[in-house]
Amino acid sequence: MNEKVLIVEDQFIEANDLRLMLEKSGYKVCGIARSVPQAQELIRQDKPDLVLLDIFLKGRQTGIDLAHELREQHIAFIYLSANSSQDVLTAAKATQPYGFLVKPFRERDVLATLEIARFRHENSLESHLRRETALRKELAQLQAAGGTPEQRLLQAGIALQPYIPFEYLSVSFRKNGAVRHLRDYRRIGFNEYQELGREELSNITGMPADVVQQLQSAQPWETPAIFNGADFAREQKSVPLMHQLAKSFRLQSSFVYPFALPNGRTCILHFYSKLPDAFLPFHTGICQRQRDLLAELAEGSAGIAPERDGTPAAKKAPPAKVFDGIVGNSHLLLKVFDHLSQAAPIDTSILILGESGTGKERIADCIHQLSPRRGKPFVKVNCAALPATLIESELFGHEKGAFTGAADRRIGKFEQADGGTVFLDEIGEMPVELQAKLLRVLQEREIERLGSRAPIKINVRFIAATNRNLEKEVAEGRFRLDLYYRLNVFPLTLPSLRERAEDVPALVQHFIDLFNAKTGKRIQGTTDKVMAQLQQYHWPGNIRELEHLVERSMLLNRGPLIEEIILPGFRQPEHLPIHAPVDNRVKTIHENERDHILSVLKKCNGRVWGAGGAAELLQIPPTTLHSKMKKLGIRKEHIC
Ligand SMILES: Nc1ncnc2c1ncn2[C@@H]1O[C@H](COP(=O)(O)OP(=O)(O)OP(=O)(O)O)[C@@H](O)[C@H]1O
Repeated sequence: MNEKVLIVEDQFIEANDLRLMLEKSGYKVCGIARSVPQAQELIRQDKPDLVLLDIFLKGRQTGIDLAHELREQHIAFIYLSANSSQDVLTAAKATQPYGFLVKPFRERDVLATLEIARFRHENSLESHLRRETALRKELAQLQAAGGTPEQRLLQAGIALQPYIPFEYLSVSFRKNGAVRHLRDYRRIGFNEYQELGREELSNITGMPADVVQQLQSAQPWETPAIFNGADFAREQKSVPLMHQLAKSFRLQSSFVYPFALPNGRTCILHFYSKLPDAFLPFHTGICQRQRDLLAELAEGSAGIAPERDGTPAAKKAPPAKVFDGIVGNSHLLLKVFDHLSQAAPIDTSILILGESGTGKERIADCIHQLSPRRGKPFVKVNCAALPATLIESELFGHEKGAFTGAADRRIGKFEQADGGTVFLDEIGEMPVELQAKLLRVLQEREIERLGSRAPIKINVRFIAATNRNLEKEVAEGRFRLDLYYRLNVFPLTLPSLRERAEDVPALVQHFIDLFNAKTGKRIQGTTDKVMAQLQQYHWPGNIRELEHLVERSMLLNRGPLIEEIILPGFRQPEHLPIHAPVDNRVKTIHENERDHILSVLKKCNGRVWGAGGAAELLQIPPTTLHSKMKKLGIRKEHIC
């Protein structure tokens, strides 16, 4: 092994221990730095492949400062952390390290973490290069496509969106200190942007148009700058336009990228986000590397775009039919779409994380549809619905006579999915013994049917999903670390419904339309009061819970609008009577079924399978019980 590792650690004994451990295993340690400047010098000289990085070092700068530079230079790094505060850990995590090693170091952990970091880094480098090549191609095509300067710059912004996550983009030009503001664009859908001229901004912010113009002419930035969190708040004090935009559009961070054009002007792209820490130094790197093409696109724009009056024009880029059936346009969901559209065409494994009912299966299906594997099988395996004894033959298949009861040969799910995608739902529930076998499949892309020794090559893409905290499962020994990293090449986290309450009205309407079509009802919507309650509710069961509640309410409702939805545990404090009345309304069939299943599960201490399990008592197959539990939103915490 010729991997060069740099250790950045100010405690001599710990650094030396690490050096000995690494050298014994064949790594080449190219140096030990005790401060950031020393590390920078060694990085310049030795170009390490991997850096082990302590957070607190000698001198003013921390390991987190250095991490930004390492990311920019595509050097993998792992933090060496002791007991850090939550704030420090959050800042460290934002730099997207390849792992954390906690002191005191155990040789086994150090070597495994390094190995995983190397693997992940190779994968991410490859996908990173592929993605930037794709971006370059897209920008070059825009140049060739012509169009007005505003159109070209908007399209350039759209092309940058998956790389630089923004919800608002402001474009202006400067020459000899004089600023000409071109346009602002607000993201309102996956590929939809609303163009905002001076008049529209005046209407939205409540400032007279001439004041907007005056504020727009203050664009003081000469070099790229990132304003996250407190920096954003500080910068707003000296740039009032930022303050107005932040207030009107709920923006919390920004990244400004000024770049010189051959005609002597400077184009200023100002990206804003609703997240407090959306921008990182590598975003500057992306713009730098595309600077020639951005300059070509911006050339000729300065000064020639007249200010428009009148109504806002919604700019629509090519339609995004691909996300059909996935309702919502909150910025958190749009971010998921951005990541998804990047990851889908590449054949990497994807790990979808999110609470129960947030749409993980929906998203997995969408990834398959957007990938070159569409048209081939999409095979779902629910790792929680099968007992350990059955899951192996379900996945790998078996030969006739492989075990008692194996009367025929059976093709497993992995083979069935050949050419397509396997969706491993609830991967966190997979028995540990089977995890090793799955890891082998991921690495070798081959399987053996039970009762056979002949390996069979398979060509499948893996998408896994879980609502568990897999890092915690790993720490507690229930999930293999190596499998976690194999699956975690491209993690995609879905927001909970309570984080995107602005999507509730669209989702409610979507489900009303769906059930109208199914039942022949003609319900048009909900009363404002009901909608307000729905938006305030905390949705522990997420979209699935919303779907079921809408369905139930529609069955009970007689008028054109839903006037009442019973939200479990939800009380509006101002309407609470001193003695809450007994709930004497008639329960729906679903509610009765839910209560009955819950009481049986409680009796069996939550056990579904086997003799004395809930499925046996209810006289239904365990798989049916499992899907009923899912449909009715029954989770483990309800049973205990
Ligand atoms: N964005 C969305 N728009 C419309 N319907 C959605 C959306 N997301 C999910 N749904 C619907 O909500 C229900 C739950 O979604 P899904 O089964 O994909 O969730 P999940 O996260 O996989 O749940 P679990 O963790 O319990 O397996 C499904 O009926 C799905 O069609």
